[in-house]
Amino acid sequence: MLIRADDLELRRGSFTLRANASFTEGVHLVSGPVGSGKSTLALILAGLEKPERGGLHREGVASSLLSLQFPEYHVTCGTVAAEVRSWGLDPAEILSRARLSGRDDDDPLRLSRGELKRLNLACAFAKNPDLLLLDEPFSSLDCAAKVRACRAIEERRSGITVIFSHERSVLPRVRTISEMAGGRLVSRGEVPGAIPLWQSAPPYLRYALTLGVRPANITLTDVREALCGIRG
Ligand SMILES: Nc1ncnc2c1ncn2[C@@H]1O[C@H](COP(=O)(O)OP(=O)(O)OP(=O)(O)O)[C@@H](O)[C@H]1O
Repeated sequence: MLIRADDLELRRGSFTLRANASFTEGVHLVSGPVGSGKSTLALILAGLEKPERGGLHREGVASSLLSLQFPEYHVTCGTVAAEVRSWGLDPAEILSRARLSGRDDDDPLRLSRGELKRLNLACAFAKNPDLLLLDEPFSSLDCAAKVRACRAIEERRSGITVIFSHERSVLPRVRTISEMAGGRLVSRGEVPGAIPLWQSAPPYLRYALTLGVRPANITLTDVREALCGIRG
């Protein structure tokens, strides 16, 4: 399974996105600050924006899904239960997973942003597409919900998962790291080799690196384990 972006170029006002990238099975992080082009790239990879130059190549990807940064953009129905059914999913199961049991008849747009994000992510993970593109999956979530979202990402047993995020506190284990810099997507390679090259790495990772610690992956748990290693 593969999705490859060949010499993509797209202009948006004064901003120009350029990307060469290849994502195979596993979890990939596309990191970068606000306004650096992550959502634009996610839209292109989902086939929802057409680049002015370059092309997309897919191999073995039968289904794909983009979870948008703003969950209200997904809403098409007047109740939470109808919304879940519009995804072809069972409301009771999804509402339980999203910790929204009993909210079947609520208007989705009256849920809090975080509640609606939980609902959207529960639907996206339940669909289990070959290619899952997650644009800022942790935004609006509290810490406990971020941790559960990380677990759901790590529990995907197959397929390609690409996370586009500026999150710098709660992250899942990933296979590769890329980052947006000056409108260009730069690959830092596979983890753990990519970690010291990651310019916008979270402070806890940077701290570990200054101590000479080399975590196996990017989560706080990995850093803690690496620190325990050097301290015996
Ligand atoms: N439709 C558009 N028209 C004009 N400019 C746009 C459009 N879409 C995006 N941009 C600009 O392109 C740049 C990249 O935006 P994008 O939303 O891709 O960044 P991002 O990294 O996803 O940001 P965030 O972290 O806030 O989600 C920004 O400067 C934005 O203003």
